[in-house]
Amino acid sequence: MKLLVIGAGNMGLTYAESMSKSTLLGSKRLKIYDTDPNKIAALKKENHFEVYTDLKDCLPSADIVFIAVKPYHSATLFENMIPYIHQEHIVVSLMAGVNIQTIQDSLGIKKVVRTMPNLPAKVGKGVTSYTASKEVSKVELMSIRHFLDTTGTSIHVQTEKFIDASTGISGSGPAYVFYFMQSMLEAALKMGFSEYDSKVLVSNTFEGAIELFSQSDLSPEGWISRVASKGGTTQAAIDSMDDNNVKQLIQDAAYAAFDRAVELGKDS
Ligand SMILES: NC(=O)C1=CN([C@@H]2O[C@H](COP(=O)(O)OP(=O)(O)OC[C@H]3O[C@@H](n4cnc5c(N)ncnc54)[C@H](O)[C@@H]3O)[C@@H](O)[C@H]2O)C=CC1
Ligand SMILES: O=C(O)[C@@H]1CCC=N1
Repeated sequence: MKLLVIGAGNMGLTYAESMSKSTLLGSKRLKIYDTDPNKIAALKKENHFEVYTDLKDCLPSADIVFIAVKPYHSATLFENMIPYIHQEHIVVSLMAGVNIQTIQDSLGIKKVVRTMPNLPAKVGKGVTSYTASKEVSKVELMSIRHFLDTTGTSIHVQTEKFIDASTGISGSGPAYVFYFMQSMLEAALKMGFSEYDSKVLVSNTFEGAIELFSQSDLSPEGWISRVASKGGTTQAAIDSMDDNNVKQLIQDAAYAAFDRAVELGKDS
């Protein structure tokens, strides 16, 4: 099986690195294409992939084409792909907001898988949601899931609405966690801890809480009640967050990302 990744940025390169280790590739090396000369030079130096600067040299012979450019670069890319794309190609999009119908119409093809990955894929802890056009067979979809799973775990969703929704939860979600971390780091610095100690306190608190959560059936709310004593320090913090409506604000933020994904789909 021959894979081509278009766009060697955060997502494309992360996926390329993970998928290149798959046994389904056999002895073939993964192909990667980008338009940025600096990226190309770095990739060639690493000598890890077959690196291309022209679609005509890599697209016709690929079986599955992963697209990981920014949504606003997709229209130009699609135009450039048209001379070399054919009906047997399966296009797997990692782009936020760009609809299956738009990809089918722009490229004149039928087999399209739309996904929503996330950045922890870099450390093999990604979660990808995916859905496919009806022309992608079950066997083809199984192979694609195999490749997605090389970056962590995947969930199949029935409709594109859930791709846009998962953009608001898992796609953009790591940034919400980092936002929370940044706020805690700034509080620790204000309290007088050094940068090093602040980082140790915050990162271990997050890591430890995640580990507790993943090793048990207890809900986050259940864990909160294990930390908080009646009339104690944690309750003071939780009351302050409740008084400030933080839970609602976080939900509003997730919906803002969801809505933006839907909007991007209308623009593309
Ligand atoms: N960064 C993230 O956490 C997530 C990103 N995504 C999606 O992944 C896609 C890529 O995002 P990033 O990797 O963060 O962007 P990035 O900016 O890091 O990478 C994009 C790459 O595409 C290349 N490129 C631009 N136009 C091109 C063209 N016409 N042909 C070939 N290559 C071209 C650029 O040179 C760059 O290397 C986006 O559509 C985004 O919605 C989805 C979920 C999470
Ligand atoms: O911010 C974005 O548009 C992309 C999609 C999800 C995460 N990053």
